[in-house]
Amino acid sequence: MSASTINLAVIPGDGIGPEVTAEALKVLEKVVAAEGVTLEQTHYKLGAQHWLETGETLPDAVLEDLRTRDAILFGAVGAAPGDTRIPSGIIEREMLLKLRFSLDHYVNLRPSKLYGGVGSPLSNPGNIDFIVVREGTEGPYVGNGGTLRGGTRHEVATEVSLNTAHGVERVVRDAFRRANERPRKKLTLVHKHNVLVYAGHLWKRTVEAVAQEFPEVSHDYLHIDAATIFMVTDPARFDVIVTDNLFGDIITDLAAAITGGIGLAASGNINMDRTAPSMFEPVHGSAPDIAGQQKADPTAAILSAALLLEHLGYSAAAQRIEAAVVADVESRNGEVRSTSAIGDAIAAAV
Ligand SMILES: NC(=O)c1ccc[n+]([C@@H]2O[C@H](COP(=O)([O-])OP(=O)(O)OC[C@H]3O[C@@H](n4cnc5c(N)ncnc54)[C@H](O)[C@@H]3O)[C@@H](O)[C@H]2O)c1
Ligand SMILES: CC(C)[C@H](C(=O)O)[C@@H](O)C(=O)O
Ligand SMILES: [Mg+2]
Repeated sequence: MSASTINLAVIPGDGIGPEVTAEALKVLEKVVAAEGVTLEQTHYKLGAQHWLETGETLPDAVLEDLRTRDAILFGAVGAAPGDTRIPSGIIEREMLLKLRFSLDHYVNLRPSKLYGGVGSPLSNPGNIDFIVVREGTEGPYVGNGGTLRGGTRHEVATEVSLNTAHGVERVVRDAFRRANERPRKKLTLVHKHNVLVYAGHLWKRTVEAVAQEFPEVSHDYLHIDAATIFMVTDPARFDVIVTDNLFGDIITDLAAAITGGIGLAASGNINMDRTAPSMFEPVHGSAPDIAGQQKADPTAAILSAALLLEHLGYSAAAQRIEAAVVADVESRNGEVRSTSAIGDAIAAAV
């Protein structure tokens, strides 16, 4: 499926978000032009800085406008953790998560590959090449909780994880489909069903049931704590990991760290039913510690643009971006380059 025009929404966001998004657009514009495709861009000012200026998080009219686009390219949002001007969580919950939930981004796809020439902190990393299929619309992220007697010594705070049969089944089936298309055809459920028995057993039963539809895919199970051990001691064992929203958040930062760092980790927030545009963003945040200094690695944002093209049906263009990235990272040899120098080099190579 591909059209001759891509109607793209761009949300650069805060901190390094605009810096890395500019490089992703540079590469995207080049590769799309080579395919004879027109890229129409609409840029949206959203994020912590926008909230400081306007008090707006994600107005409904903006959300409706975003729904009319083919896909969303997202940078990063959020303030420095110590910035007291912005209530913690307001941008993350009312803007980023509102987008993921409203647009039904139930597949949060996060690939991890150790490219040639990229250093890993692991002494013997092996051939790391797996994807995490993180559930994106449920779990402890739904905001189901509250506090009683807030601010007193007797305060009680709850944050309830929501897991529906529908929500678990659709992401598990997506993970099995992806596993079925990969050479190793292996799926690992990561959860914590020895303690989180209600949600954990739902996930486990769902995997057992959906597995019947995919006889060629083998599947196993790891508790999240053990999964973090294997992520460091034997990451090559993983092919497709399916997990809930919070475990997936944590394990994908770890996965990024073992495959050359957060500057290389891409993601897609995907609505597989295509009832709304999907959104593509680096796994990392706004990195206030390096913002505005051209120190950020834009590779994660560039690879996220490749995932965007893949989702829209432009597989050849997506592969050209990945090939250009592979060549670039192979030639780095620890050399320090600016954000735009990396973007220029990858754009030149696509
Ligand atoms: N999707 C998102 O928009 C997203 C994701 C994660 C965090 N956040 C938000 O971002 C803000 C900062 O969060 P944080 O500090 O916990 O995480 P972070 O990912 O922004 O930064 C963690 C560390 O990684 C480094 N880093 C991140 N991206 C990099 C890149 N491309 N190149 C080189 N180094 C990079 C940073 O300099 C920092 O040292 C918070 O407000 C948080 O809520 C947003
Ligand atoms: C900023 C936050 C809401 C977000 C998440 O937890 O999903 C981020 O950490 C990520 O990994 O994209
Ligand atoms: Mg995260």
